[in-house]
Amino acid sequence: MLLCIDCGNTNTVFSIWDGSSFRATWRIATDHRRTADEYFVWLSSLMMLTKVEAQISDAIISSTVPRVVFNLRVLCNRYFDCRPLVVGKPDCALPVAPRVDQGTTVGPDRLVNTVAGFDRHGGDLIVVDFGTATTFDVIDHDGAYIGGVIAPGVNLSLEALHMAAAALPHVDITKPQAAIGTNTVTCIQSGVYFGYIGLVEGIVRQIRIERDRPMKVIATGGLAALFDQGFDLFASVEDDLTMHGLVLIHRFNHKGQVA
Ligand SMILES: Nc1ncnc2c1ncn2[C@@H]1O[C@H](COP(=O)(O)OP(=O)(O)OP(=O)(O)O)[C@@H](O)[C@H]1O
Ligand SMILES: CC(C)(CO)[C@@H](O)C(=O)NCCC(=O)O
Ligand SMILES: [K+]
Repeated sequence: MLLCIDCGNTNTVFSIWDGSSFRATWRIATDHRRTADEYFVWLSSLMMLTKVEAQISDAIISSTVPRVVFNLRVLCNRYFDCRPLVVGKPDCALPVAPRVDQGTTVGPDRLVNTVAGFDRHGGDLIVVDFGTATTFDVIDHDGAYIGGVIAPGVNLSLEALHMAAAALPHVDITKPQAAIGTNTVTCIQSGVYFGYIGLVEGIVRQIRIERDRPMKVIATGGLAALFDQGFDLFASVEDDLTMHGLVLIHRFNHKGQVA
């Protein structure tokens, strides 16, 4: 079975792919100090608790935090006796090379979303990912990542208001009843929620102007569904997009094809 690890700046998600479906998915806060032994104690106790029988034979890692990769590699080597593929490293092939400025590195999560989005929807696609940052990945007709947008994430925006303004509390995101907030909390929620709707609509409109063909828009990440409610921003919302991409990239490196 394949262990897929998606390490973001806030959370790291582990999923086990048995060849036809995901057996289990577990989430832990990203912390570069976590050792391979700590990961394993946590993983193995979850496997026992949820009664998941998994013989891990392969692993693939996407990490937006470079320094956690070392300990994740040690985890795979020491406890699962396998050498993980690491997206973005030279020995991890991608079906289509990104077309970006010379010398720039594309976030591995964006490369993975590109592969997954293209597999499910074909090209001329925009993938919006609501993570620590909100990213827009623009995918050309042939499946190449050709650039996109990085905007501050929803929780980061809320946190920034709280940190910078003495009288503003920490607030969780929710869809407000109205744009006109009648207390501090609903005012902040309105600012971030409707601000975000405008951000997504505005960026998608601008990208479409810059492209000479129709572009489909899909979304992933924990908060995607919340922003899709009532606004019809996305053709679909796919929570498993990144994990699906990891499975495809692993298959591509072992069999030379994604399908
Ligand atoms: N309805 C909701 N209200 C508030 N928070 C939510 C809601 N649904 C999901 N979340 C939060 O969204 C986050 C899941 O998003 P996701 O895993 O895509 O990104 P992340 O882990 O925050 O960022 P990264 O991948 O960059 O580490 C979780 O932190 C979860 O608590
Ligand atoms: C933008 C984030 C933080 C989103 O997770 C990640 O993809 C990243 O660190 N990217 C590197 C820069 C880039 O993608 O252009
Ligand atoms: K993510």
